[in-house]
Amino acid sequence: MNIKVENLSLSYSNHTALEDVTCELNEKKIYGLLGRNGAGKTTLLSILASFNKPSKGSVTIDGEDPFENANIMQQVAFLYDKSYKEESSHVINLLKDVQRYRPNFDMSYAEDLIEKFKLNKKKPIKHFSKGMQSALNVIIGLASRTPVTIFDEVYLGMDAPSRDIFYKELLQDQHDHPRIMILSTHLVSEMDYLFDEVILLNKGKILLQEEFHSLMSKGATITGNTEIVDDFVQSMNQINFKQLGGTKSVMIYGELRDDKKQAALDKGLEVTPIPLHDLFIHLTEEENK
Ligand SMILES: Nc1ncnc2c1ncn2[C@@H]1O[C@H](COP(=O)(O)OP(=O)(O)OP(=O)(O)O)[C@@H](O)[C@H]1O
Repeated sequence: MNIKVENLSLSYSNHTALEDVTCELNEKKIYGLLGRNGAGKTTLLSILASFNKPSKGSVTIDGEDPFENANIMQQVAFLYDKSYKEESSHVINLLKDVQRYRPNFDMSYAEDLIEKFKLNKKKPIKHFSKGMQSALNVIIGLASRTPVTIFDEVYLGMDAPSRDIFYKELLQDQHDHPRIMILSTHLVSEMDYLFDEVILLNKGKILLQEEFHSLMSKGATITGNTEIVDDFVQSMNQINFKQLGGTKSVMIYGELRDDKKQAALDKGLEVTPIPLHDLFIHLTEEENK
């Protein structure tokens, strides 16, 4: 499977939600799609899922336009914060409906997940709590085993233990049945360990697309005696700092080469990675754009 997005733009009346977006997702791995509120994440994902048509540019999945393309759509699952308030079916019946148009659907895995999330099989879905409805979306997304699986903030309302089940199952099922998995989220610090690659959208444009580990290697926190830290970081791109008595911590962004890192250690400074959450805040800050 290959997803190719080229010079994609989408405007809603006079508002440009996506502008000249170009990216490629062609490996069976977990992509984290990050961006602040209104950055255009759902808009982009809804185009990939054929819920929306671009104003300009193109999207192809395996070389084909996904829009109203039954063959491609069968292979793409888009799970989002959908309301089930009109849904009077029970969970098994709804999953049987899903199974009809998802050729790889695994009902026994779905049943296993129903047990893990403790969903009540006897209650109509419209009476499920918000978190239970989200768990149902997770079950549909994982058990469908579509070559492209998109979760757009699908965890809303799920409590911490349920989200933990989601993340564990996601990693295990991705390991057993690799696919292109896209996770759009605001829970950056909670979910960063899931990502193989990060795509950062800002104000409708791609700010970066990079392997998680390579992105992480670009930032570092240097901690130690204030004077030594100040001297060490003076020519570096400093994005934040904290001062506690005579100790200072400075976040730097840019490649910290091994020799520089060793030089810091030799000066008695501590070098630690910057969490993705902090990089995300810095990279999308107003004054940086
Ligand atoms: N149907 C619509 N009509 C008009 N404007 C819209 C519509 N849907 C989205 N927008 C606007 O397009 C922009 C991108 O919205 P989108 O929902 O894609 O962002 P997002 O990154 O998913 O945001 P969030 O993190 O808040 O969910 C926003 O400014 C939003 O107000």
